[in-house]
Amino acid sequence: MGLESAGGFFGKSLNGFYFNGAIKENSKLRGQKVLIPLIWGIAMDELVFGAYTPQDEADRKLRVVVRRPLVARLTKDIIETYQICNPQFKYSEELNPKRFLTSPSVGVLNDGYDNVNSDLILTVNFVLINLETQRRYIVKDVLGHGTFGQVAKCWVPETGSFVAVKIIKNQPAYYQQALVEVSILTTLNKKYDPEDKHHIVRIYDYFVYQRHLCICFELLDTNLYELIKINHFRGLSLSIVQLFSKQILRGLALLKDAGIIHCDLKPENILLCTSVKPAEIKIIDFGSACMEDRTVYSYIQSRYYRSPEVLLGYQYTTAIDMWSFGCIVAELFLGLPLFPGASEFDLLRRMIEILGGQPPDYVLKEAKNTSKFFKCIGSIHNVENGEVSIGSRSTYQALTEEEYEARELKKPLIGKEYFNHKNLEAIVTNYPYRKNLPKEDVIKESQIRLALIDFLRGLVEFDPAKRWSPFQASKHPFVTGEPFTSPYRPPPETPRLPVAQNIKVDHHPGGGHWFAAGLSPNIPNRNRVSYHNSPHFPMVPYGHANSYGSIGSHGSYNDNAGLGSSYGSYGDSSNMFAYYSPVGPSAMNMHPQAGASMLGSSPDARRRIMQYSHGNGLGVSPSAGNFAPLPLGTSPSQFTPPSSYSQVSGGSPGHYGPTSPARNSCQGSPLSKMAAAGQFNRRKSWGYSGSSQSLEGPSSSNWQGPVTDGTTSSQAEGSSQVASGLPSHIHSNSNTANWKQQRGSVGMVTGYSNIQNMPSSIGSNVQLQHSAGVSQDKSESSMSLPDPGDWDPNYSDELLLQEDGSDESCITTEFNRGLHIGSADSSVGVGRFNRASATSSNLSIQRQNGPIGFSHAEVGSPPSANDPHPGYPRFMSKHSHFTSHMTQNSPSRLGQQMAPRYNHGRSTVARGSEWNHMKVQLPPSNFNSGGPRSPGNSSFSNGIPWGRRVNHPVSNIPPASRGRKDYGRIA
Ligand SMILES: Nc1ncnc2c1ncn2[C@@H]1O[C@H](COP(=O)(O)OP(=O)(O)OP(=O)(O)O)[C@@H](O)[C@H]1O
Repeated sequence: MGLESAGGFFGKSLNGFYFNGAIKENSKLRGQKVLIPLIWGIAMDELVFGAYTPQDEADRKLRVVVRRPLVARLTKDIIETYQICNPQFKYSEELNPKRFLTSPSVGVLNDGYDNVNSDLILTVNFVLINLETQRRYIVKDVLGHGTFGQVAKCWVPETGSFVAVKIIKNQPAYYQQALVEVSILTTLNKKYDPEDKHHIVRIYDYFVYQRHLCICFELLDTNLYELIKINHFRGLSLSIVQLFSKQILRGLALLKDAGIIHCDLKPENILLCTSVKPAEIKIIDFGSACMEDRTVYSYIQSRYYRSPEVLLGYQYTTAIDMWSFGCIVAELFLGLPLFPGASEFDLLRRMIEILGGQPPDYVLKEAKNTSKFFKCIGSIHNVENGEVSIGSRSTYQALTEEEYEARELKKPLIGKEYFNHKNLEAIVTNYPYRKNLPKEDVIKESQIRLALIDFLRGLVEFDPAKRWSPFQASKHPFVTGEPFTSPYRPPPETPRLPVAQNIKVDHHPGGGHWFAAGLSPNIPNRNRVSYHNSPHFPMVPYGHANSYGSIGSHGSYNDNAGLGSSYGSYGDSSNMFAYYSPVGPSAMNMHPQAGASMLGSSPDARRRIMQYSHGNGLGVSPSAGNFAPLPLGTSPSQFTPPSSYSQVSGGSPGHYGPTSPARNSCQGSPLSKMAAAGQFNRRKSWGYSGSSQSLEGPSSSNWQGPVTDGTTSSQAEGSSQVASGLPSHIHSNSNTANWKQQRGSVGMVTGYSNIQNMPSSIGSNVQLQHSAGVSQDKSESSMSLPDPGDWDPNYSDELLLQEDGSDESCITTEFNRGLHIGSADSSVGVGRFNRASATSSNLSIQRQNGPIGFSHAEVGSPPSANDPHPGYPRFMSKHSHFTSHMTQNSPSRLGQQMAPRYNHGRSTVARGSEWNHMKVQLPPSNFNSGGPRSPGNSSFSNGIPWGRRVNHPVSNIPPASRGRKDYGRIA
């Protein structure tokens, strides 16, 4: 039986009779005893069914047939049906088989709530509850995994909407780090972007449930890496690249204003947001972010997107995000990472080769890793006197592979080459055009490509001081769509001068980062008072003694730590105070089932546990009044920035010691994504038989002093070579279908100085230089073909076995209507191109041809297990406990690693007052309505296809058939 609507029904009776009609008029059932649905509150006593005969025309109109799936029809009200069949039948939800979303699903920690990885074991319909507000989040699916835990798609009955809830692992270090994300995002949302105009993900809520910090975000869609992947690693159309660039820049401008460095900008952390029209992108994952004046860690950013200054160990600013942004823009266009370095050496080598320059001498002189990658070819006298340049030539020369090996006693990992051309101009210029693109569109696009090259040049600029700011970049013709006529001269902007490095904070898993994020309570004169006064945080005066020495220490992770070194403490120059945080990380770290606390239980941890009888630590919202000082006060560490440089022992995990993830030692990092490497390597045979010893990461490098071997620098400084004009296939009969960049054919194939098709202004200002492009180009035969498995951790050979004929199924209409690319932008240049293209059906997100064909013929060095890059240890722990679950972590292709940053000072410049807004309310109006998450969709609004493969030239491109759950965790 069933009642489908108030106006009528189409149901199934017990004995198989069907009946329909207007229930409300029982009289029409002609004396029959009818099964009246219980919801009407009328008791039924007998079942009598018969064919219902409509009495009049009105009756006929009342008939409503609701077509539901057969399964739904057969099972609707099944419990009642069973009960009717057998009055003894009792239903209990507990007996339902559970559909697990978390793997492994065996509960071994936290009273069986957590698996061995300290992940909350989720099942479909598992309910997360903010006990303070009683808001319920019903888990429906898992959207992704990250270093920090799981992200679940949840239904919020109260608002009738879906959200994404990041459920942090039940470990103090993760917890602490996640609080940084909460704090930074809350501030960004509320203070800097209340109107949600800057493409930063919205945070709605956060709470602790079952000892897991749960952070509720707006629900977003596919990330840009996945988008490229679905597009089979062919670049997106220039109009889309322009659109996304503009939006990302808005986000980066906001971050710069707020003085926040994202520190992990990469395609995976930029998600599509298709619930708004037109579709947008949003930047996510602020778990690595820090304040610009609190740059504590030196080993940040995913490798492909890592800036030279971070790589070299130089002080950094928000400019590092601009470097990453440049890499992302290039990748969106090319479909492949611009600098897919298999190691840091390889990364730098690629930068130097593709950009034709090297970091400026003032950086090389100061950076702590310079000696690892460069030799000094100037005189030591010059260097010591700060005269680091010999004339216009650099004093430093990059090490060759052999020199690196001799110095580091190990071969550097070198990855494959994916592009036929080796300088930026040639790579972009010769990237295959869309097949069958009308000639006039090709001409237009070739002009926009020139703008793109110029744009990229300002972003992937070695000199951080010269690198364009978000504001400057946003005025570039590539972004504005204005015609590009000559190299862009950015408007001046007051540079943010990095403050000299004056503190080194090491190895405190959470504390360091809190400090790094500028969230430490120890900001003089800014934020202590509230803690003293807080009724929720009873303070215990504590002599500071040597507490400052715990900078970067594990604090409460260790049993022998006193209050002063516990998470729940802070101090200033005269006192150390301890407070009791109900949701302090230590309180979340009790694993009786495991036999022992993972990291040790600090004294105050135990107290915290006892303090909260009502929740036993479960479901206590950090915002429940007792958590208010969190952004400023719940620093995991009591350290206060010393006024002078301070360094903790080199044996700490934060150092590049033997256990450092930088050394690729698993035990060095609890939060490492190194598991990724394991998975990554299992997936393919790389053809690399390297040892398990890390070949990357800061080493115990020996500064050997200047090497005056008489070698002259071979690096052309900043040479900008623009291979311009028409693309090769206009001039030649090159087969664009083979995905290979063409060279050697007539015209502008390899960067020859053919500028006949360029505006004269460009021709005069942008010098064409073919030498690098030509001389460095490899021959077709020697070209290394890109193997997606080489840098796509989600790629698997098995995918090749799958039928790649699912275009149509991939292409749903869900993305359609979502994105109005450039349509609202009446600008010229790119805009013009959009319109023109659109009319000729050329406004495709994708270009039909990738740079080169995929092949397994040549397998180079992957980001390997040796390389800690997949590991993304934002903070460290010595505890080998963590290693056990590393293989559960998702793979990374990116190589972000964590090593302690160094602080560059500005320690007294507090932004403390800006971080007081931890508690955010769930804004119903802002809630995502749970729009489609459709990684398989391959078209945007306007019917613009971006993922269609028409006459796909390559047969062995992996189909984009990875499950949704995989897409998110690329890194
Ligand atoms: N708001 C969101 N909407 C939809 N999916 C999301 C959202 N936030 C995160 N995800 C998915 O979850 C994945 C992991 O999220 P996130 O990057 O924030 O976690 P993480 O643990 O910090 O990851 P990482 O290991 O990169 O640091 C993302 O790649 C994405 O697929």
